[in-house]
Amino acid sequence: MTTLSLAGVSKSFGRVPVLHDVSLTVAAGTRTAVVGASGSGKSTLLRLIAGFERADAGSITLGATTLAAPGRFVPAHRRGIGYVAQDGALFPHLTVEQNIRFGLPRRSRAREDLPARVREVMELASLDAALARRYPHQLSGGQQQRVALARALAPRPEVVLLDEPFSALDTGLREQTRQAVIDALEHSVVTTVLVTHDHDEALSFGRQIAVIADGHLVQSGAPSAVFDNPVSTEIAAFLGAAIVLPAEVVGSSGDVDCALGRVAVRHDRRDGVGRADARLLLRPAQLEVSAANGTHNAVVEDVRARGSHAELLLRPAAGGGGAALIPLRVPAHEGPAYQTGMKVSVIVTGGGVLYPGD
Ligand SMILES: Nc1ncnc2c1ncn2[C@@H]1O[C@H](COP(=O)(O)OP(=O)(O)OP(=O)(O)O)[C@@H](O)[C@H]1O
Repeated sequence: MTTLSLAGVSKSFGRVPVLHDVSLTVAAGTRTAVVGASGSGKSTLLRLIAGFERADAGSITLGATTLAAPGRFVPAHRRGIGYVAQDGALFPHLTVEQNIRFGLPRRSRAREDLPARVREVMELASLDAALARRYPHQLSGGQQQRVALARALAPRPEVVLLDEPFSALDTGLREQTRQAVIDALEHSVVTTVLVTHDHDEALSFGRQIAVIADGHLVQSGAPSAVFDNPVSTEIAAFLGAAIVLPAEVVGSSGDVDCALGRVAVRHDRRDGVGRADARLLLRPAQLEVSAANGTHNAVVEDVRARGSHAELLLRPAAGGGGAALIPLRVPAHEGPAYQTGMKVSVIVTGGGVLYPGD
């Protein structure tokens, strides 16, 4: 296991810039998820690390080894990096065992103890040994992805790269496969980069999350820290449901007034901008709604049944008719307690993140 570092990496295809000055360090043996919208440059970043593409500028190093830099380019097959593609890319005419063997260097493929390594990585990837003789079309999508991971892990790579490996799986299978993959990576203690457009997947994958937007790495850090204190309201909304309210700073108290009343500020991202007008970010989980007596600071505009929960659309009273609606979930059994036009009380817990006004 080795630390992977990118410094000032840029890449254009023809005249179209795709990555701008990306720097990122993935500590040895840890997992990082790179998350961004479609077309933001995530796969290109992975392909540069793998050695499938050449960077225009910057360097990529693995421990003390420079993989790519001006005047230096280590080809993909010499990088000691395993790659798992979106669809697994298994060979359809080879069995599971043969596919996994294919991941091993040619010299060692004929060795006696090989089936032991195949069995070992199958077990690591939570694959029943009985599947060894099956062909890819005889496996579920989740099993295919785990075989692809087993193949990538077989030669004991320093780094494993995962390019949206769960995106083709349906929800239940995705969750299960993701956990199996995380467990396998945890046991192999391998430096890993996952690319995904799914924020929940990114936030739950590992030690670090890196958010990429239009080819720029806009924020990286511990998932909880990035979610708690996003650099912008756009990144906040990309990472999960966000409520952004106009806010006014109250003197030097550190609190703000917004349509839901006075709220404490958890992080101030105005960077010295002294204007009183600002925007406050809250997460729905911070809001508690109650139909009982209280401040009556919002009115129910609509109640929508959503299966396991009911969605309330609340209009803050303080903003008058122009205040933006706030969608809020309550458990399904509480839905009938709310009707359109009802006055309710919304309590904000935990404070918000403050950004400059529009
Ligand atoms: N080989 C290529 N030649 C030309 N343009 C390319 C090439 N590969 C990628 N691009 C362009 O670079 C941009 C980023 O592509 P990339 O696949 O890295 O994005 P992504 O974030 O992985 O998107 P997605 O989630 O949709 O896979 C896109 O506009 C894409 O069309």
